[in-house]
Amino acid sequence: MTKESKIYIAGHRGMVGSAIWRALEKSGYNNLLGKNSKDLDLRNQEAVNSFFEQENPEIVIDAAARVGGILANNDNPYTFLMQNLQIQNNLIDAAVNSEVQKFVFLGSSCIYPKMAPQPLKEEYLLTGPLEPTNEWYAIAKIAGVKACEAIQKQYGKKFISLMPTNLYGFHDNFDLETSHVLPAMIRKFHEAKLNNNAPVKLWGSGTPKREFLFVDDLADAVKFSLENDLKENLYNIGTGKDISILELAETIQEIVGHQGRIVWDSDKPDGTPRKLLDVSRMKEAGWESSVGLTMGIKNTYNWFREHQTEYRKVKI
Ligand SMILES: NC(=O)c1ccc[n+]([C@@H]2O[C@H](COP(=O)([O-])OP(=O)(O)OC[C@H]3O[C@@H](n4cnc5c(N)ncnc54)[C@H](OP(=O)(O)O)[C@@H]3O)[C@@H](O)[C@H]2O)c1
Ligand SMILES: C[C@@H]1O[C@H](OP(=O)(O)OP(=O)(O)OC[C@H]2O[C@@H](n3cnc4c(=O)[nH]c(N)nc43)[C@H](O)[C@@H]2O)[C@@H](O)[C@H](O)[C@@H]1O
Repeated sequence: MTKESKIYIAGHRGMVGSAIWRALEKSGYNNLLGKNSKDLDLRNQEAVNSFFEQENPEIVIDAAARVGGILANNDNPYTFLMQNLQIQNNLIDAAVNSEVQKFVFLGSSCIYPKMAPQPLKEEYLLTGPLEPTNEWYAIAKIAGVKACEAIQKQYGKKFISLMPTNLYGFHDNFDLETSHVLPAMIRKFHEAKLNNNAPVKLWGSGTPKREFLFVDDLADAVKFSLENDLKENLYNIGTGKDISILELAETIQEIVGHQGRIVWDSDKPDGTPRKLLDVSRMKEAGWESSVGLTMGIKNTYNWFREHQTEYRKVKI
């Protein structure tokens, strides 16, 4: 791979895709390719195949998916299963049938069994039942991991899978129904502060624990995976540290400067009690995260305030 290699970033306008684009551009990669979903709907296999024939990328990073938080997943199981199968399968199949030299598939830490020992090791995959609120999305992602593994086995091509933990950062989705917890809390505490410190309603009990990785750290891990010959087909990407949703709420409340009450809506699901990743495999390969949670939240909150008029609200 050289700085002139044609690198196709599927989903380049999303939170992850745009972070990967920024990281590669900053490192001098000058032949980056992206298509938004209006110009190329990745659910359309014929259109994807024609795109690969026309553009013939050398490297493909799949950061395109139907993505959402716990409620979006729980309420739209077929959408999250089928759209993600269509998107990833079309990209993987077009890539394996063309001159693509390396393919990076992005999954998610929800692929691991709900009650697997913590921290979660890559070898725990498929050893137990999944978390019901997002098992549909998880099954799609597991299929992507296995497709890449099968390609390595059958064709010897470098198709690898990175499993990020919960991500947050610039260009995240701030829609209160479909987003993940961290962007939702930033928006809720900010808007409540401006509304005379009105009470903030959060979901579940606050007791689950989550690990949060700043999206630019993930982008750095993706760049690392392109520039190094990783030996395994599956790598967890995380910080190796987690906190309770209550602790997260208190941290964001302090950063935002909200001084009202927090109210917990027990009608909303908690989801899996914990999903802390074991990050030793990637550490042994030479990469580890560098942005701490407080700094990452402060950076994200500053970005959110500067982009009040244009932040994304993704509808399902
Ligand atoms: N966010 C997280 O906490 C998290 C955690 C772990 C893993 N991941 C993984 O990281 C990847 C990106 O997530 P994200 O948070 O960046 O999501 P995102 O901000 O919603 O971005 C998703 C991207 O996918 C594209 N896309 C969706 N459907 C498409 C279609 N039918 N055709 C073409 N493009 C389509 C969208 O393109 P347009 O903008 O052009 O519509 C968008 O740019 C996903 O694989 C996700 O599973 C995310
Ligand atoms: C990385 C993603 O993790 C996702 O699981 P998961 O962490 O529970 O998804 P989140 O939506 O981030 O929820 C994490 C925890 O935060 C709680 N929570 C509290 N207040 C809020 C709120 O206002 N909004 C949201 N969204 N949550 C909130 C939620 O009940 C849950 O226990 C999977 O559904 C996806 O498929 C993906 O894998």
